[in-house]
Amino acid sequence: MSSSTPLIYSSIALGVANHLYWKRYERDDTKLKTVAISLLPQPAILVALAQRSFSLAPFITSYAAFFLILGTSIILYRISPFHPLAGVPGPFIARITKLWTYRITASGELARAMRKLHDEYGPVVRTGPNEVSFIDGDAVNAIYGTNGLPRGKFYTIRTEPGSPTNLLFTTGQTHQRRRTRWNRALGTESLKNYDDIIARQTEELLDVLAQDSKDGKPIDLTRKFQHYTFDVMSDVAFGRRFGVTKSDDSAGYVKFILDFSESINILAWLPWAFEAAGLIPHIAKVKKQLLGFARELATSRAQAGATQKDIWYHLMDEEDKETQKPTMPEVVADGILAIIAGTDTSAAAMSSTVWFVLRHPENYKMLQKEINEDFAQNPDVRGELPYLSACITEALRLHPPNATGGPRQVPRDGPGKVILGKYLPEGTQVIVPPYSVHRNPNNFSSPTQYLPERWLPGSKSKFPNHRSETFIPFSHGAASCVGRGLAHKEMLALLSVLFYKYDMKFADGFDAESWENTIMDYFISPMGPLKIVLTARH
Ligand code: HEM
Repeated sequence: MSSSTPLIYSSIALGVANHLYWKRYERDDTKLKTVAISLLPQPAILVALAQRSFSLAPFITSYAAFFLILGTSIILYRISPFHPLAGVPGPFIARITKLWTYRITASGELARAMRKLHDEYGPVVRTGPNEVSFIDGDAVNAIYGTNGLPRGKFYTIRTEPGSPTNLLFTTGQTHQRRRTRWNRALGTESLKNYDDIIARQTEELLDVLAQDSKDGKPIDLTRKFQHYTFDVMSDVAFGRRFGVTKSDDSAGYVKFILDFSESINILAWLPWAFEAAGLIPHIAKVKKQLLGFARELATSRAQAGATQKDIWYHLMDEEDKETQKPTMPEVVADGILAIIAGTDTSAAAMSSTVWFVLRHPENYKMLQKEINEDFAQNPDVRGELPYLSACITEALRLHPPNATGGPRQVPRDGPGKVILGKYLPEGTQVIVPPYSVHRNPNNFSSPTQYLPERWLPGSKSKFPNHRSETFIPFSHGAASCVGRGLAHKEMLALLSVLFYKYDMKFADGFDAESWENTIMDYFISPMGPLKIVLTARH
């Protein structure tokens, strides 16, 4: 027996003992730091107790044996029949580590990858050691409905002690309290106050398009839509006009917001990586820049006072409705959320709508007919436009901008939860990915085809499967999108006039066929340029 054998055995025993003890926190990311701090010194202490004179080799041996056996023990447990999710089918590697999805997530392919997994393994898939994805229609209400699951680590990991948190990262009563103000800010009555802003920004974009489309020059409509939605949102949220539509975002505001959201959301799928990334100076710097931007917006809005009833007006309770006043830092965080949540999403939905309509001449014809008649009736006020609404809705079904959706988590302090007959232990992360749910044939007939008429009255007989409650691009339940009404309004306003004023076609040389593969899924959905040639119709 070599002199290091007792040390190796002790390190192995210590590794196993640690796993048996810390296993209870397997699904508790709040304990990540505690566990790391506790583990790190243990092999060193073991060597120090056993060793009389100092030498490096025993330390290396002890650390290697300790972490090797700890890792092996974790893996064996996760793939064993004793793990509570052992009965849920899924790729073998997903049982061991969530790290396997990192490359997929970072490449923006998550939504498409999730669909492949469901095609292969069925409606319930284990997508990580402690993560399950559902695409069955009944899962939507079971997970997002009244007795469903709250948001969890995907969101809470982003909150920092002492820093303001936005609505998206809150749960329970705090969420409810803050959501009441948001509901006021984006309810039917308030939406009327935003009509002028939407009309002004629509005019501004039309001027730019008229200029840029001269001589048949192709235009990247996605980029133009992002500028439009950013300008609408910064005005609606803070009464601030950046004019990025006119300047073509020369100062890079939109780019900054999109880049920030992208990188932060990739990391949120791996809480420990998120923690570690906080130590990277670049990430810390960008986070600081965003806060600085938000504070600057807030300060100028606060100085200007209530000149319009914008989102800030309601979130700050400038109309004095409440006894418990909102705090400035939380309203700053919520204000910037409005811009982030409302910029990429609506722009993505409009891009997809144009792309689908242009690829389906029969839909294009019907749409132009509806819009022509509507403008002929009254050039200044839009009617209901049910066909355009159906075209947008169908685009949102096939290309939901938040394609994998916001995960939920079984509460860590409870007994676990049974969802559709599957027991999920406390702390399990649960996904209901809209991209896959919308393409499930049990939820929608001919699910991969673009058929706007499925959303029109009287279409039931043609579409035997039409579970509209499984249409979840805005999520579902108490924490679903509060900006849905505003998004609908601005999309209808812009697209109706765009289809009325211009004939649109894909630019020569533009690969329309594969454009949809450029749509990435980073919780937001950045996409490649949508190159369109506009020809004035009137
Ligand atoms: C087509 C456009 C849009 C889509 C597809 C969309 C989608 C979503 C989704 C899926 C969620 C839930 C996310 C989660 O649970 O993690 C959400 C939440 C939210 N959205 Fe939207 N959104 C859109 C437009 C907007 C607009 C224009 C605003 C304007 C302010 C907005 C503000 C918000 C806010 C504040 C939340 C958080 C709600 C809460 O936590 O209670 N969204 N959105």
